[in-house]
Amino acid sequence: MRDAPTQGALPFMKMHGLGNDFVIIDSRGRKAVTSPALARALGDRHRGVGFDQLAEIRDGEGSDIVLDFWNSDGSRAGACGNATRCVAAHVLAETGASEMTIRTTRGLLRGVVDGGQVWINMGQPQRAWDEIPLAGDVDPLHLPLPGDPVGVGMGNPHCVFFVDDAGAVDLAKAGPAIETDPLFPQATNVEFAQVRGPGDIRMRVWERGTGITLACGSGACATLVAARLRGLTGPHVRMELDGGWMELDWRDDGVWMTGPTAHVFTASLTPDFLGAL
Ligand SMILES: N[C@H](CCC[C@H](N)C(=O)O)C(=O)O
Repeated sequence: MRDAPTQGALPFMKMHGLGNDFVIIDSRGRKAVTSPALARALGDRHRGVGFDQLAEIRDGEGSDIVLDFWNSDGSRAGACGNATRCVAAHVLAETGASEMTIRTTRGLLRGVVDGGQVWINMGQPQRAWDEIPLAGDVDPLHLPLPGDPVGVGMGNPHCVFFVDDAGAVDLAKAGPAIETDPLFPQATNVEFAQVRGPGDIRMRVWERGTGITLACGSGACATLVAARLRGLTGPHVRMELDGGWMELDWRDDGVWMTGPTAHVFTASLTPDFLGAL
């Protein structure tokens, strides 16, 4: 077998955090390459690579790195907790540092190695209706929708429902209608959370611009915030998602989260693929 041509090829990493999977392009030291067309083509699981989110690492701007996130429908994701964990784990392993800063459209995030695990501070939640954003001045703690959900922003919008049995929720049926409800002018990610104890939540997610995923880091943060504000849990929880467990801690300086990450492979996009965009 002959090797694929490498000249003009674009290297990328495939990583995942709890089965929330990412294509990560490292553009440090050169021009950024992501675009809606690249996100859609690469996100096609049949003709591209497939991912829940595409992330591009760029040179820092008053930070160690800048990170941009895209969904597979070509839209931008303002935050992606699990891709941030994956990239931080990669960069911290590369540099040997024990902490780093990451600039996203949300602001400056911090990644810290603690007890062999990478923790990310996703910042303080956005709790005002116009920051989430919602379409009008309603109480985010009790959104005017059936099921009495909570609206929370983590740099991207989330709508968190508390349910008796998260496993029984038909995500494909319930998710799309909420995602595009007019209450959310930029659409929303949708979480279904079952509080099993003051430090234990089971959560399943429908993501804006992507659909069902096995985990969502920003959604996990939003779920902890919603549960805490409703008085259902303390500030520190373990959360079981379809892809596994995360640990979250809402501290004075923001919502911190940690969990496993994996680098699956590194490969290159061919000039043919890139030329057809
Ligand atoms: N999987 C990501 C969130 C993607 C959110 C994206 N679907 C949007 O806001 O448009 C996470 O781990 O936080």
